[in-house]
Amino acid sequence: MGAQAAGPLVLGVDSSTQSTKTLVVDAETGVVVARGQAPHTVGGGPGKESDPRQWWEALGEALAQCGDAARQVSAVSVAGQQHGLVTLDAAGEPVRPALLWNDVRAAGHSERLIAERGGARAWADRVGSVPGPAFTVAKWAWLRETEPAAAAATAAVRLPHDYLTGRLTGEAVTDRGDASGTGWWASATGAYDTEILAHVGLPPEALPRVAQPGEAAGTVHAGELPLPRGALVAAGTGDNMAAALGLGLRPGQPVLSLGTSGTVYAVSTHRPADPTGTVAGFADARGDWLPLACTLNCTLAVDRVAALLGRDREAVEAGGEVVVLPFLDGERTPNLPGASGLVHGLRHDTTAGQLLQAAYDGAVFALLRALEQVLDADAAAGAPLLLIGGGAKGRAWRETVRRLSGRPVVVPAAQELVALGAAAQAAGLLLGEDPAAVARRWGTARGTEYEARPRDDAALDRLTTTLTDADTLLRH
Ligand SMILES: Nc1ncnc2c1ncn2[C@@H]1O[C@H](COP(=O)(O)OP(=O)(O)O)[C@@H](O)[C@H]1O
Ligand SMILES: O=C(CO)[C@@H](O)[C@H](O)COP(=O)(O)O
Repeated sequence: MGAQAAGPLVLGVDSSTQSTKTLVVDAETGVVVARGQAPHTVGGGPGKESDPRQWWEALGEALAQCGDAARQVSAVSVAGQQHGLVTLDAAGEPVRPALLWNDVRAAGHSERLIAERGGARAWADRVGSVPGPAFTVAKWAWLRETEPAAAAATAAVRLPHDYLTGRLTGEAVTDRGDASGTGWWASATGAYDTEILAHVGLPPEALPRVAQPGEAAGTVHAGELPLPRGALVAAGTGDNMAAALGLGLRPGQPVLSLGTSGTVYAVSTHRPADPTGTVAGFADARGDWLPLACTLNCTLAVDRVAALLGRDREAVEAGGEVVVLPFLDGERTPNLPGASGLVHGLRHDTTAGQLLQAAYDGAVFALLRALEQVLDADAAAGAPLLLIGGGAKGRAWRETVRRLSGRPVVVPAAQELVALGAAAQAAGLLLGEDPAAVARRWGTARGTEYEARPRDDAALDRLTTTLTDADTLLRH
């Protein structure tokens, strides 16, 4: 396979919530020469937890599917689900399963932290984000109070992507993109915030070094994976930051990602600081910013409604006035961690297909409501929405986004944009290029463009009214 490539090969990894995906890519052309995928298990009873060792095993399985191509890569980069709290003991073994981004048990701790340190405005100004229950700092506060023995046994704290990078290289390194989702990295200074760390009793020595954009984390030293020892390893980043690289985004181009999480974001040259907490003020992996809003209930929630109705996920029907707020896991945007799903407006003539369509509408509405807040002065007026993630393969998702956004939509032909972005970061490191420019050279954002349709304001009004009127129910 390597013999057919025009340039050196690089490996991009996406260790996301449901699976690990690996792409071996020709660094010159962006052609994918091999791919692999292996599933993860999410458990934890009322919470959401995964064993970090399973991510490492899944990486091995996905690489095995890449065959000989994996053994020929010159550079590697790992992107991963954001925010997860990985706690390691002095021997580098997980103290307990990782608490994932969509675990809402830290909701009370998040509220307390916000109040204890000056309120939402102060957090937004300093950290860039108001730390909701997704943020690592809230999860660490939860762990210290709920499982003090586990917190005491913790010698090192990692995020999912830097746990894997650490096992590959033996180095404790993260990047500004993923660090910006912890709540203890201040976007105002571009460094760990020692006052916040002291407040939550976490010694800075427990954290990885934050690499500069374009800096390497190290080289492959682990012998257990089918990768060449000595291959360069980039710093990696969070999955959304990696997708931004993978699309070669320029400031202001809006992206809507439909996966386990739903996200809307755009690269910006302005440091975000939203005191309402809707927009997370993330850093991107290059030196700019990535204002982003995230929902907890996206593809899995709608697939669950389809399964309950016994219907294929594409078997939607238009019409009717039923409203579904599919907040099966609690919700982050809007910030309703205790919410459950809600159906309103059910009638004798409501069909199962309309009920399923209403679940899509509810999931997409929550994202589009946040889009205007995400877009800032850099927003490219009239730019199409780039639609990515597993859901972008589905017609019902695409048509719902078109109908509720009223915007043109582009679905890139390239599918695994997180892994592709990691590959672009690896190629950028290897070739001394800007990774976003690498992705643009590869043409990753090219795809089918769907023209704008008139926006369905009646459906949006029904959803807005239901959300407002059901506020009390959704807070429990
Ligand atoms: N052909 C398809 N049509 C619609 N949705 C799909 C299709 N294939 C996969 N999906 C959805 O994609 C989701 C996985 O998306 P992905 O972006 O890979 O998730 P994550 O990266 O969060 O683990 C699944 O939950 C599934 O609902
Ligand atoms: O928490 C966020 C963003 O802030 C999520 O987007 C996670 O990064 C998980 O991503 P997926 O597994 O859905 O890709």
